[in-house]
Amino acid sequence: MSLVSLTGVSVAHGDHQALENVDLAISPGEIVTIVGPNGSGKTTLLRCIIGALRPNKGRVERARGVRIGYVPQGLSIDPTLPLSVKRFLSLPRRRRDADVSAALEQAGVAGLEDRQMSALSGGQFQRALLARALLEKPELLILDEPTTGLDQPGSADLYGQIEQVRRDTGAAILMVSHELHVVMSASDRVVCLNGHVCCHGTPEIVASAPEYRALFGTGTRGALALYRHEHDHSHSHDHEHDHGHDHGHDHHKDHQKDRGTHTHA
Ligand SMILES: Nc1ncnc2c1ncn2[C@@H]1O[C@H](COP(=O)(O)OP(=O)(O)OP(=O)(O)O)[C@@H](O)[C@H]1O
Repeated sequence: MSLVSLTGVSVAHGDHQALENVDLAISPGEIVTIVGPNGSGKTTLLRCIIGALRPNKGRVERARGVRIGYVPQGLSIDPTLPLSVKRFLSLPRRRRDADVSAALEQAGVAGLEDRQMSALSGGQFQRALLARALLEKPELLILDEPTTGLDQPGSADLYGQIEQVRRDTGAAILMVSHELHVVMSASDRVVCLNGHVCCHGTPEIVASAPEYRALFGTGTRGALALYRHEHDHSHSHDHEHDHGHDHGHDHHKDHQKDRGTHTHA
Protein backbone atom coordinates (compact mmCIF):
# COMPACT_ATOMS: atom_id res chain seq x y z
CA MET A 1 0.00 0.00 0.00
CA SER A 2 1.49 3.34 -1.08
CA LEU A 3 1.54 6.39 1.19
CA VAL A 4 0.91 8.59 -1.82
CA SER A 5 0.48 7.86 -5.47
CA LEU A 6 0.31 10.10 -8.49
CA THR A 7 -1.25 8.90 -11.70
CA GLY A 8 -0.96 10.83 -14.94
CA VAL A 9 -0.43 14.11 -13.13
CA SER A 10 -0.11 17.23 -15.28
CA VAL A 11 0.24 20.76 -13.93
CA ALA A 12 0.18 23.98 -15.92
CA HIS A 13 1.25 27.32 -14.46
CA GLY A 14 -0.62 29.63 -16.79
CA ASP A 15 0.32 28.48 -20.26
CA HIS A 16 3.53 26.85 -19.01
CA GLN A 17 3.27 23.09 -18.66
CA ALA A 18 5.35 22.37 -15.54
CA LEU A 19 4.47 18.67 -15.23
CA GLU A 20 3.22 16.28 -17.84
CA ASN A 21 1.75 12.86 -17.19
CA VAL A 22 3.77 12.00 -14.07
CA ASP A 23 3.27 8.67 -12.30
CA LEU A 24 4.90 8.15 -8.91
CA ALA A 25 4.15 6.10 -5.81
CA ILE A 26 5.91 6.23 -2.45
CA SER A 27 5.93 3.16 -0.21
CA PRO A 28 6.37 3.20 3.57
CA GLY A 29 9.97 3.54 4.73
CA GLU A 30 11.69 4.09 1.39
CA ILE A 31 14.03 6.95 0.46
CA VAL A 32 13.19 8.42 -2.93
CA THR A 33 15.20 11.26 -4.42
CA ILE A 34 14.02 13.48 -7.22
CA VAL A 35 16.73 14.95 -9.41
CA GLY A 36 16.29 17.28 -12.34
CA PRO A 37 17.55 20.57 -13.72
CA ASN A 38 16.29 23.95 -12.51
CA GLY A 39 12.71 24.54 -13.52
CA SER A 40 12.04 20.84 -14.20
CA GLY A 41 8.98 20.78 -11.94
CA LYS A 42 10.47 19.26 -8.77
CA THR A 43 8.92 21.75 -6.35
CA THR A 44 5.67 21.67 -8.32
CA LEU A 45 5.59 17.89 -7.86
CA LEU A 46 6.15 18.12 -4.11
CA ARG A 47 3.45 20.79 -3.79
CA CYS A 48 0.99 18.47 -5.55
CA ILE A 49 1.83 15.71 -3.11
CA ILE A 50 1.23 17.85 -0.02
CA GLY A 51 -2.01 19.16 -1.54
CA ALA A 52 -0.87 22.79 -1.92
CA LEU A 53 -1.39 22.57 -5.67
CA ARG A 54 -4.08 20.83 -7.67
CA PRO A 55 -3.10 19.11 -10.88
CA ASN A 56 -5.18 20.03 -13.88
CA LYS A 57 -5.02 16.43 -15.04
CA GLY A 58 -4.46 13.14 -13.27
CA ARG A 59 -4.91 11.96 -9.69
CA VAL A 60 -3.04 12.38 -6.41
CA GLU A 61 -4.07 9.80 -3.83
CA ARG A 62 -2.94 9.79 -0.23
CA ALA A 63 -3.36 6.88 2.18
CA ARG A 64 -6.18 7.66 4.59
CA GLY A 65 -4.95 9.82 7.48
CA VAL A 66 -1.33 9.76 6.26
CA ARG A 67 0.86 12.23 8.16
CA ILE A 68 3.20 14.26 5.98
CA GLY A 69 6.01 16.51 7.19
CA TYR A 70 7.27 19.12 4.72
CA VAL A 71 10.53 21.05 4.67
CA PRO A 72 10.09 23.79 2.07
CA GLN A 73 12.86 25.08 -0.15
CA GLY A 74 14.74 28.24 0.78
CA LEU A 75 12.51 29.42 3.59
CA SER A 76 13.80 32.75 4.86
CA ILE A 77 12.87 34.59 8.00
CA ASP A 78 13.21 38.34 8.45
CA PRO A 79 16.41 38.65 10.53
CA THR A 80 14.97 41.64 12.42
CA LEU A 81 12.04 39.57 13.64
CA PRO A 82 12.61 38.32 17.19
CA LEU A 83 11.73 34.63 16.96
CA SER A 84 13.11 31.90 19.15
CA VAL A 85 13.54 28.37 17.83
CA LYS A 86 10.92 27.19 20.34
CA ARG A 87 8.37 29.74 19.06
CA PHE A 88 9.18 28.92 15.46
CA LEU A 89 8.47 25.25 16.10
CA SER A 90 5.18 26.24 17.74
CA LEU A 91 3.93 27.96 14.60
CA PRO A 92 1.30 27.68 13.32
CA ARG A 93 0.25 25.20 16.03
CA ARG A 94 1.14 25.48 19.70
CA ARG A 95 3.43 22.56 20.66
CA ARG A 96 4.34 21.13 24.04
CA ASP A 97 7.84 22.01 25.24
CA ALA A 98 8.69 18.32 25.58
CA ASP A 99 7.66 17.66 21.98
CA VAL A 100 9.72 20.61 20.74
CA SER A 101 12.78 19.38 22.62
CA ALA A 102 12.33 15.83 21.34
CA ALA A 103 12.01 17.03 17.75
CA LEU A 104 15.14 19.18 18.05
CA GLU A 105 17.03 16.22 19.43
CA GLN A 106 15.84 13.98 16.62
CA ALA A 107 16.97 16.62 14.11
CA GLY A 108 20.43 16.73 15.73
CA VAL A 109 20.15 20.16 17.35
CA ALA A 110 19.17 19.39 20.94
CA GLY A 111 19.17 22.34 23.31
CA LEU A 112 18.62 25.16 20.79
CA GLU A 113 15.10 26.01 22.05
CA ASP A 114 15.89 29.52 23.24
CA ARG A 115 18.22 30.59 20.45
CA GLN A 116 17.02 33.17 17.96
CA MET A 117 16.27 31.78 14.49
CA SER A 118 18.34 34.62 13.04
CA ALA A 119 21.37 33.50 15.08
CA LEU A 120 21.45 29.93 13.74
CA SER A 121 24.09 28.69 11.34
CA GLY A 122 22.92 27.40 7.95
CA GLY A 123 23.10 23.79 9.11
CA GLN A 124 21.28 24.53 12.38
CA PHE A 125 18.58 26.45 10.50
CA GLN A 126 17.93 23.55 8.13
CA ARG A 127 17.75 21.20 11.12
CA ALA A 128 15.27 23.52 12.82
CA LEU A 129 13.11 23.20 9.68
CA LEU A 130 13.55 19.44 9.85
CA ALA A 131 12.54 19.46 13.54
CA ARG A 132 9.41 21.43 12.67
CA ALA A 133 8.44 18.84 10.07
CA LEU A 134 9.16 16.02 12.55
CA LEU A 135 6.61 17.45 15.00
CA GLU A 136 3.96 16.06 12.65
CA LYS A 137 5.29 12.56 13.43
CA PRO A 138 5.35 12.05 9.67
CA GLU A 139 5.00 8.73 7.91
CA LEU A 140 6.25 10.63 4.88
CA LEU A 141 8.87 13.33 5.23
CA ILE A 142 9.22 15.58 2.20
CA LEU A 143 12.28 17.77 1.85
CA ASP A 144 12.83 20.29 -0.93
CA GLU A 145 16.58 20.79 -1.38
CA PRO A 146 17.28 20.54 2.35
CA THR A 147 20.99 21.29 1.97
CA THR A 148 20.62 24.64 0.23
CA GLY A 149 23.34 26.98 1.49
CA LEU A 150 25.36 24.24 3.20
CA ASP A 151 28.93 23.35 2.32
CA GLN A 152 29.80 19.78 1.37
CA PRO A 153 30.54 18.45 4.86
CA GLY A 154 27.41 20.24 6.11
CA SER A 155 25.35 18.59 3.38
CA ALA A 156 26.78 15.16 4.09
CA ASP A 157 25.97 15.61 7.80
CA LEU A 158 22.41 16.62 7.06
CA TYR A 159 21.84 13.65 4.75
CA GLY A 160 23.26 11.44 7.50
CA GLN A 161 20.75 12.98 9.90
CA ILE A 162 17.89 12.36 7.47
CA GLU A 163 18.90 8.69 7.16
CA GLN A 164 19.02 8.51 10.94
CA VAL A 165 15.45 9.88 11.07
CA ARG A 166 14.35 7.11 8.76
CA ARG A 167 16.06 4.50 10.93
CA ASP A 168 14.53 5.95 14.11
CA THR A 169 11.00 6.57 12.86
CA GLY A 170 10.57 4.36 9.80
CA ALA A 171 9.28 7.38 7.87
CA ALA A 172 9.50 7.34 4.11
CA ILE A 173 11.64 10.17 2.75
CA LEU A 174 10.97 12.00 -0.49
CA MET A 175 13.51 14.66 -1.29
CA VAL A 176 14.71 16.89 -4.02
CA SER A 177 18.44 17.20 -4.28
CA HIS A 178 21.09 18.60 -6.53
CA GLU A 179 23.88 16.65 -4.87
CA LEU A 180 23.66 13.51 -6.89
CA HIS A 181 26.98 12.08 -5.85
CA VAL A 182 25.92 12.20 -2.18
CA VAL A 183 22.26 11.30 -2.38
CA MET A 184 22.34 8.68 -5.08
CA SER A 185 23.93 6.11 -2.81
CA ALA A 186 21.59 6.86 0.12
CA SER A 187 18.45 6.55 -1.99
CA ASP A 188 16.43 3.41 -2.59
CA ARG A 189 15.03 4.97 -5.73
CA VAL A 190 15.86 7.97 -7.87
CA VAL A 191 13.41 9.75 -10.14
CA CYS A 192 14.90 11.93 -12.84
CA LEU A 193 12.43 14.65 -13.74
CA ASN A 194 12.35 17.13 -16.59
CA GLY A 195 8.68 18.07 -16.79
CA HIS A 196 8.04 14.38 -17.24
CA VAL A 197 9.77 11.39 -15.64
CA CYS A 198 12.83 10.85 -17.86
CA CYS A 199 13.92 7.74 -16.03
CA HIS A 200 13.58 6.15 -12.61
CA GLY A 201 14.80 3.18 -10.64
CA THR A 202 17.62 2.26 -8.30
CA PRO A 203 20.52 4.75 -8.21
CA GLU A 204 22.59 2.38 -10.35
CA ILE A 205 19.91 2.07 -13.00
CA VAL A 206 19.27 5.81 -13.15
CA ALA A 207 22.97 6.70 -13.18
CA SER A 208 23.49 4.51 -16.23
CA ALA A 209 20.30 5.52 -18.07
CA PRO A 210 20.95 7.44 -21.28
CA GLU A 211 18.22 9.99 -20.40
CA TYR A 212 19.94 10.74 -17.10
CA ARG A 213 23.39 10.90 -18.65
CA ALA A 214 22.16 13.26 -21.32
CA LEU A 215 21.07 15.62 -18.55
CA PHE A 216 23.86 15.17 -16.05
CA GLY A 217 26.78 13.46 -17.69
CA THR A 218 28.59 10.53 -16.11
CA GLY A 219 30.71 9.74 -13.05
CA THR A 220 31.80 12.47 -10.66
CA ARG A 221 31.96 14.91 -13.51
CA GLY A 222 28.31 14.05 -13.98
CA ALA A 223 27.56 15.40 -10.52
CA LEU A 224 29.54 18.52 -11.26
CA ALA A 225 27.89 18.82 -14.63
CA LEU A 226 24.61 19.37 -12.84
CA TYR A 227 25.83 22.68 -11.50
CA ARG A 228 27.24 23.61 -14.87
CA HIS A 229 24.34 22.30 -16.86
CA GLU A 230 23.43 24.34 -19.87
CA HIS A 231 20.45 23.42 -21.91
CA ASP A 232 21.99 23.87 -25.29
CA HIS A 233 22.29 20.19 -26.02
CA SER A 234 20.04 17.76 -27.75
CA HIS A 235 19.31 14.70 -25.67
CA SER A 236 19.92 12.40 -28.55
CA HIS A 237 23.44 11.45 -27.53
CA ASP A 238 25.41 10.88 -24.39
CA HIS A 239 28.06 13.49 -23.62
CA GLU A 240 29.48 15.38 -20.71
CA HIS A 241 28.56 19.00 -20.06
CA ASP A 242 31.62 20.84 -18.99
CA HIS A 243 30.70 24.36 -20.03
CA GLY A 244 30.89 27.12 -17.46
CA HIS A 245 27.58 27.84 -15.79
CA ASP A 246 25.99 31.08 -16.84
CA HIS A 247 23.93 32.12 -13.85
CA GLY A 248 22.28 34.86 -15.84
CA HIS A 249 20.70 32.82 -18.56
CA ASP A 250 17.05 32.03 -18.91
CA HIS A 251 16.71 28.44 -17.81
CA HIS A 252 12.99 28.34 -18.19
CA LYS A 253 12.98 29.38 -21.78
CA ASP A 254 15.61 26.77 -22.49
CA HIS A 255 13.58 24.17 -20.68
CA GLN A 256 10.68 24.83 -22.97
CA LYS A 257 13.04 24.14 -25.83
CA ASP A 258 14.35 21.00 -24.13
CA ARG A 259 11.02 19.46 -23.32
CA GLY A 260 9.78 16.75 -25.52
CA THR A 261 13.21 15.62 -26.63
CA HIS A 262 13.33 13.02 -23.89
CA THR A 263 11.99 9.58 -24.15
CA HIS A 264 9.42 8.63 -21.56
CA ALA A 265 10.58 5.98 -19.14
N1 LIG B 1 3.31 29.86 -9.34
C1 LIG B 1 3.87 29.77 -10.54
N2 LIG B 1 3.44 30.54 -11.56
C2 LIG B 1 3.99 30.46 -12.78
N3 LIG B 1 4.98 29.61 -13.11
C3 LIG B 1 5.46 28.82 -12.13
C4 LIG B 1 4.93 28.86 -10.80
N4 LIG B 1 5.60 27.95 -10.05
C5 LIG B 1 6.50 27.37 -10.89
N5 LIG B 1 6.42 27.88 -12.12
C6 LIG B 1 7.22 27.48 -13.30
O1 LIG B 1 7.08 26.07 -13.46
C7 LIG B 1 8.33 25.48 -13.79
C8 LIG B 1 8.71 24.44 -12.75
O2 LIG B 1 9.02 25.11 -11.53
P1 LIG B 1 9.50 24.33 -10.23
O3 LIG B 1 9.72 25.35 -9.16
O4 LIG B 1 8.55 23.22 -9.95
O5 LIG B 1 10.88 23.73 -10.73
P2 LIG B 1 12.08 23.09 -9.88
O6 LIG B 1 12.47 21.86 -10.64
O7 LIG B 1 11.69 22.93 -8.47
O8 LIG B 1 13.20 24.20 -10.08
P3 LIG B 1 14.47 24.59 -9.15
O9 LIG B 1 15.46 23.48 -9.27
O10 LIG B 1 14.95 25.83 -9.82
O11 LIG B 1 13.97 24.81 -7.76
C9 LIG B 1 9.31 26.63 -13.90
O12 LIG B 1 9.40 26.99 -15.25
C10 LIG B 1 8.69 27.74 -13.08
O13 LIG B 1 9.04 29.01 -13.56
